[in-house]
Formats: sequence, structure tokens, C-alpha cells
Amino acid sequence: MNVLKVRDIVIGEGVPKIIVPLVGATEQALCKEVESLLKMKPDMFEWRADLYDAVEDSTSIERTLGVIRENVVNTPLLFTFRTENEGGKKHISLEHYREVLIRVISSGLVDLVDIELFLGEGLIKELILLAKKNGVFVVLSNHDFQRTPHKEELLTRFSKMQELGADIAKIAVMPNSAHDVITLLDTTQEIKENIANRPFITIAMGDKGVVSRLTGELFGSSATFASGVNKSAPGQIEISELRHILELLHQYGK
Ligand SMILES: O=C1C[C@@](O)(C(=O)O)C[C@@H](O)[C@@H]1O
Repeated sequence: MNVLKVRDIVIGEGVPKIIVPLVGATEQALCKEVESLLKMKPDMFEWRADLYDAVEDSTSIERTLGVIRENVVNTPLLFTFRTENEGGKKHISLEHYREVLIRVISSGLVDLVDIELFLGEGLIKELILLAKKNGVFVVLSNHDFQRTPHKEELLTRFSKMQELGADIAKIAVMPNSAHDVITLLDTTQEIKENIANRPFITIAMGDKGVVSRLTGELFGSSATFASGVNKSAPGQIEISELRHILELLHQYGK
């Protein structure tokens, strides 16, 4: 599998990289959050801009993004506007989503952007092209907060993400049983062995899925989301606990 180098972080080899979401609603809250989380040395920050109060104002988003960029220093920064359909907190028109993403990608302030697979091929292709021009990596993502689709469906979605040119493909599902967690892990293993030619992330969310956030090195998922000041999705665990378990599993997985 090819690795992806983002600043000083190599994604796709060794211990899965820890991504911490920034969930503050104001610039001030976000600055405080970055200040306290930097001490925990995450591998990457994700700004969940759908949780930001002034989300309707793309000028304000860009300004705050500039402040976050300055504060995270050299830590890679992922910009995510999660739509309501896939677990986001605010309703946003497709038009506004496009405007925000174009602005963010062109700003020179982020290393990666999240784009949802189900937003439609036209928009995805346009944004990926712009991202490539601007040297921004693309995480193509898909989330199901209700259930775990069957393995064939997950593999189809994953292949589509690679085909569209994702630098990282990411799938998060909700398990309703232990069997669903096994489906996610089995799919992950299959992707690693037979499909992936670049790093990818899989997650089973919620309490039942916690094991999937810990075992990426064994099954193939290259990064995992920890909770920072707050969780941005169910099942995230705290960064130092997560790091301890990842390193423990790394020792025994060699
Ligand atoms: O896509 C993801 C993964 C996630 O949903 C999780 O389950 O950890 C958390 C989100 O912040 C992020 O955008």
C-alpha cells in the first residue's frame, strides 16, 4: 500500500495516526481547545466546522481557519463540514457547502479536506480537481449513523472513493450487534488485502464499535479519531488512553 505524507506525518504505516476533532462553537473556544490539545500531541487536528456558530458566514470560517492554522503550528489540519445527513449538526445547502469548500481549499490554510461520497460525482470531481491544484489532500468519506451496510455494499463504496481519486478513503458505520462489528473488520481486512492502494480509515462507531478504533494496525485502518475536549462521534475515547492501547497492540503485533 502506498503511504501518504502530510507534513511530518506518514499515514499508512506503523501505529495508526491519531486525529483529534476541534468542536468549539466560537473562535475563542477553538483557540483554547487547540492550546490544551496540543499538549497531548495528536498526529492531526480535524476542524468540525459544522459545529461552529458562524457557519453561514464563509468569510468568518476562513478567518477562524487562519487562526486555527496559526495555533496548530505544524500539526496537519483536516477541514470537515459534516452534513446533517451524515451526522453533522447544521443544515447547509449544497450551494453553501460548495462555496465553503472552494474557499477553504483555495485558502492555503489546510492540509486535507473531507468530502462526502454521497454529495454527487459532479461536485466531488470539481472539488478534487481544485484540491489537487492547491496541494490539498482529499478524504472521501461516508457515514451511516443507523446501521452497518453489508460487506459488498461497503466494498463498492470504498472502490468508488478510490476510483474518484481520494487520497484517503474513510467509512464509518453504526454497529447494532457484535456481528456488525465483525462485518466492518472483515471488510477492512479485505480492503487491505485486495483493494487498497492508498491509506484508508474504517470505523464502527458507538460503544460496540470501540474495538475498531483500536485495531487499525492489525486490520488495515491507518488512522483513528480520539475525543478531544468533547467527542465528535459516539465511541471515541480519550487521546492518551487511545495512544496507550495503540502502542500496546503495536508491541504485540510485530
Ligand atoms: O468522519 C469522522 C469520523 C467520526 O465520525 C468518528 O466516528 O470518529 C468523527 C468525525 O469527526 C469525523 O469527521
